[in-house]
Amino acid sequence: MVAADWPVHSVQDKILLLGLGAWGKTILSVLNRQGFSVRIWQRHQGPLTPGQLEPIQIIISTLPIQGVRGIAQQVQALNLPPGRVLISATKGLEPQTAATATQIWTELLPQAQIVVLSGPNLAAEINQGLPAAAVIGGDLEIAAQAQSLFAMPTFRVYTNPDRRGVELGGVLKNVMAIACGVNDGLGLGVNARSALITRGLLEMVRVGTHWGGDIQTFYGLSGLGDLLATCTSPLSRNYQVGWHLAQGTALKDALERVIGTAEGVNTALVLSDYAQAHDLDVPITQAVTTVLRDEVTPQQALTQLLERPFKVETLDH
Ligand SMILES: NC(=O)C1=CN([C@@H]2O[C@H](COP(=O)(O)OP(=O)(O)OC[C@H]3O[C@@H](n4cnc5c(N)ncnc54)[C@H](O)[C@@H]3O)[C@@H](O)[C@H]2O)C=CC1
Ligand SMILES: O=C(CO)COP(=O)(O)O
Repeated sequence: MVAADWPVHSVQDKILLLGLGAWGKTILSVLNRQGFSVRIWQRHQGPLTPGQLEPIQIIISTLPIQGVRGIAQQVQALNLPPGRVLISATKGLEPQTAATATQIWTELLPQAQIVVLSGPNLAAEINQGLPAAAVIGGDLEIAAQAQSLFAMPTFRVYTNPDRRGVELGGVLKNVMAIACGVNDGLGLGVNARSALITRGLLEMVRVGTHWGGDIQTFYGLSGLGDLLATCTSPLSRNYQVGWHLAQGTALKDALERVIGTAEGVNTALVLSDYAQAHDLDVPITQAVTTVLRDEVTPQQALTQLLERPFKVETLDH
């Protein structure tokens, strides 16, 4: 689909960015380079006011999952008018509900037009002006408008009608990035890491399709693409958590050493509980979870993974 024109002047100064962490700062600089001036809300400013929301046409959320429901409730209380666009870049699962960010936004703001921005987008590389690709998932007309906000030669943005799949790709790969960080921290080599990535992708497909994503989406930028980026780069915070755990560092200390949010920790815990309750086969997630809960050492978790019964290579196992 050709990007629908979203002239700069029509949304100039009408974009509200929620959160200004690593990803928020990168998104801000991409939008500024595109000529957009952007309003910003950060939690230290206190609750959103009607005056802050009133001129806004597009909300972009770069909040971690734990901040989404609180701000969504604030926007709800301010009666966001229909037709406003919300672009979610959050890659996590809510601890109590296992909801993704768009599920929370949709529950509280059913009148908003919600799309997801995802893909292999390590903020530090984009900040250096290195080339990257991303995908906007959602209604193709809205997604194309959002595409026209971000797309530039060094940031190639695609659209995909499968919003659920695009969002879940970014959520689920974080668990595999922890596993690959553990692998590399233990010095287990590229063969083992490649096996983890490949089997991890199957696990993502199994869970992602169970939750309503389209199988094809998981082989695209937000699934395989982001999986490769974060399973192979020490820039990934989730990979870093795994690497520190492999050195014998306690989870609490590992999280202190990693700068920023590692959504995969919470996602692994939420997903492993869900999988157990719904009889879903997620061996890598379970292995990561037992390490996070300090039930086994990283080495023991790996041994347990390898000692499972031998299988046929299919999606079902
Ligand atoms: N850093 C990256 O390369 C990318 C990150 N993401 C996703 O974007 C989201 C944010 O990640 P980062 O910006 O890297 O995290 P970060 O930890 O660097 O920044 C998070 C920001 O949210 C604020 N915040 C934290 N808890 C909050 C709460 N309860 N209420 C309101 N504000 C709160 C923090 O003060 C900070 O400004 C995550 O879901 C992450 O998976 C997505 C793509 C790339
Ligand atoms: O999602 C990301 C890159 O696409 C960022 O990964 P981390 O959260 O592991 O740093």
